Amino acid sequence: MQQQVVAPDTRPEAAQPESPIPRGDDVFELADVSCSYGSFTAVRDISLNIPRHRITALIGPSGCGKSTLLRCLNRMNDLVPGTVVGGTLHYNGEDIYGADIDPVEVRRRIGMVFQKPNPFPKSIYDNVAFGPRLNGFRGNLDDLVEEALTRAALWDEVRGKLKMSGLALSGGQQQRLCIARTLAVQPDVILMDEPCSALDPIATLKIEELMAGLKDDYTIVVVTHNMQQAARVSDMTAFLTVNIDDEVGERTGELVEFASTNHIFTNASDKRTEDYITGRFG
Ligand SMILES: Nc1ncnc2c1ncn2[C@@H]1O[C@H](COP(=O)(O)OP(=O)(O)OP(=O)(O)O)[C@@H](O)[C@H]1O
Repeated sequence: MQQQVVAPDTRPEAAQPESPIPRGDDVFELADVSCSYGSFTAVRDISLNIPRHRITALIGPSGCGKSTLLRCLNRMNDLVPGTVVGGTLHYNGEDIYGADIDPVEVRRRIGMVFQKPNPFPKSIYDNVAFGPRLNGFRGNLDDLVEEALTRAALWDEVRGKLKMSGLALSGGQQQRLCIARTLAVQPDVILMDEPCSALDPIATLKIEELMAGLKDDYTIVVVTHNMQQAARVSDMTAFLTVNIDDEVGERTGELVEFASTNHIFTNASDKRTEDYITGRFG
């Protein structure tokens, strides 16, 4: 892979590489977060703050725990039996693993879009209306569906065929439908786990443009294997790696560096980050 060349970034937080992490308005504050599946620790000691109305990318080699960490953010890992999350993870100042927190409400406020588009085998309309109906939405559902599809940049393509099955759409359209479905329950954060890896370059570009438009109103955290995509879409980047303990044969994901994307791609502080983004490793 060629060395990444990223245009200089003029955003205020990126202009100060010596203090690259914007302070203040953070949606998530993670302190020493770990996640184990049974006796296997997949990620350990992750401490970072994720800023509001920014796109944060999680990058790193296969198996370093990017998806695991992403799923910790909305308690999706609760659905995997035997999973234990340690450390503290605050969302808007609240411990989302606290005893009085409802994980279903957490997942409503922190939505998720998966690698493979996964519309329900229902009409386009019913896909988007599904979550609001489940939540007992009492407003104008037609307006809500139109708004979600518009925000997901799909309305113009489907406005005349809302009764058609969501499964009849192209892959890129299906992924935008899944984004509309997520937006329809009015979340605060959108987690995206390699949302473009099953899409062609044109559909990928559409999703990237859509992400850029959404960050005015939402915080986005995206896992990606695509370095160009991380450099193009994200404001902040966390680089994780796998620490291999030869004695016990364990491979645990650890955070190497978290900074503005501009800093990570032009002036990484850690050689492991630079080696990864320039393709010398991973
Ligand atoms: N449900 C699970 N049960 C047991 N181990 C799991 C589970 N999910 C993930 N793991 C393990 O946790 C580690 C981290 O996996 P994870 O999928 O989070 O990594 P990743 O960085 O997202 O990988 P990739 O880039 O290949 O998708 C891996 O060793 C994986 O095998």
